[in-house]
Parts: sequence; structure tokens; C-alpha cells
Amino acid sequence: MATGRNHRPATRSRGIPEATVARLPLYLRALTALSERSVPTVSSEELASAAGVNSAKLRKDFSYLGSYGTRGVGYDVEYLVYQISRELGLTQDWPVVIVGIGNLGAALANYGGFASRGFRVAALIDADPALSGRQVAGIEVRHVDELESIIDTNGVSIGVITTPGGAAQQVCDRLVAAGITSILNFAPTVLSVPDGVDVRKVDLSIELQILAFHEQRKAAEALAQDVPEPLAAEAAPSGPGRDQGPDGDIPAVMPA
Ligand SMILES: NC(=O)c1ccc[n+]([C@@H]2O[C@H](COP(=O)([O-])OP(=O)(O)OC[C@H]3O[C@@H](n4cnc5c(N)ncnc54)[C@H](O)[C@@H]3O)[C@@H](O)[C@H]2O)c1
Repeated sequence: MATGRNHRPATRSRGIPEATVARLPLYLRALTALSERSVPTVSSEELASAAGVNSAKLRKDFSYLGSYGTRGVGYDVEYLVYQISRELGLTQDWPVVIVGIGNLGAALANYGGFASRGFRVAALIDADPALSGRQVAGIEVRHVDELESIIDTNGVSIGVITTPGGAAQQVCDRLVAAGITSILNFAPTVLSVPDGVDVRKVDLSIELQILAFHEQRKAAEALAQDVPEPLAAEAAPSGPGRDQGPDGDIPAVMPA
């Protein structure tokens, strides 16, 4: 079984901090919306607001890309879309395999947003022989026995795991052994991978738990407004503002 870390250092080799990399897709989404409306330029304040990020942080992030905008004009939308896409590696086509074609895997296969963002679903893979040969989103489901040859033939480097939690590590190990170096994991399992393999985890229940925390805090604030001053100090939460994380500048809940 593969062992090792499942995260990368805070700064990537080209000197762009990991936190900046995490915000680039937010800028790209906001810029793509502007581009679709044929907006030629955008100020840092407008773009920061559209991306849900503080404008000083945005300017700092763009300085890592060598993009400083023009005073009084702002940033060229099309050029910034190109720059960020290039930085994120989206100017090339990325074949992706999805392993586990149940409810979630089939839903992801049917999601049209992958292709428009440079990700091509190269294969759908499942262990259930009854699914082999069936078409999902116009793609044939292949048996997991073929996993290694599919990855090799299609030059796949990104794998998506949507199997039950109990199968996820074994699937991960096979993907890595077959040459996959990036994994998007939807299964409720902490994956162990060797150095050089990136894992991103998506867990909607964790996002809901964070929202529940904020709901609870809002309810406490509302309660505090209804009680006399000395008691209110005890009831109100302390620390950074409601929309801010512990460091005071990163939103605790990333914009959807
Ligand atoms: N991250 C999230 O927000 C989120 C949301 C929903 C579901 N999930 C998780 O996603 C996973 C899939 O959920 P689902 O509802 O689609 O389940 P499902 O039971 O409908 O589908 C799972 C599929 O995986 C296949 N499978 C099982 N073992 C396999 C293996 N070793 N190799 C290849 N395929 C294998 C099964 O045959 C089945 O088709 C679960 O782990 C679930 O907890 C995560």
C-alpha cells in the first residue's frame, strides 16, 4: 500500500503560494463571467468583489503572475483569463478517469462543466460487471480490471474517486501505481499517497457543517441583541468578523 503525505508544502516550486493558487479558480470564474458579457477591462475592486476576495489580496495574487493592471483602466479581462488559465494548466486538455459509476460518478460524468474547463472524461470505470458496457453520459463504462491499460493508453494523470469509502484506498493505490499523480477524492476516506501525488478532497457534509456553525453563531448574535448589555457580552461570540477566517482576511466559507 502507498504511504506518505497527502498534502503539498505552502509554496509551490514556481514561487506562487498555495493560498494564491486556491484563489485563482475564483478569479477565473469571475473573469469568465465578465468575458461572456464582453466586458473589456475590470478594476481590482470590481473583480475582488465578484470573486469574493479582498482587493489588496487580489493585487498581491496577481503580482505573482506578473500582472499589475493599468492605473485608471484596470485589468484586461481576456488577457487575465489567458494568464490564469495558463497558470492553472488549463490551456491544455486534461484526460480524467472517474472510478465508481454509481449515483455520484454518473452525476459527475453528466456534468457539462468539465469539458468547457479543459477536462475530458477519458473513461468511466466500475467494479460491477453488470455496469460494464453500459453508456453513461455517452461514455461506455469499463470494468476496473482494465484500469491500468486505460490510464496508460489515454495518458491520464488525473483520477476522480467516487467509490464507497471502503474501496477508496485500494482504488487510489491502483491509480497511483498506474501513473496517476492527481486525485480528486469524493469518498469519505483520508487517502494515503506517496510524495509527488496531489489529493484534493470534496466533502459536501463538511461544507454543511461549517454552514451549521455559522447558523448557530448568527442565532447567538441575534439572541445577544435581545438581552441586556452585561449578558450580551457573554452571549456574543468573540474573534474575527463573521465573514472572516481566523487570519482575518480569508473568508471562512469560500464563495460558491
Ligand atoms: N464528497 C461528497 O460530498 C459526497 C457526496 C455524496 C456521496 N459521496 C461519496 O461518494 C461515494 C459514491 O457515492 P454514491 O452514492 O455514488 O454510491 P453508489 O453506491 O451509488 O456508487 C458506488 C459505485 O462504486 C462502485 N465500486 C465499488 N467498489 C469499487 C472498486 N473497488 N472499484 C471500482 N468501482 C467500485 C460500485 O460498483 C458503485 O457503482 C461514496 O463514498 C459516498 O460516500 C461523497
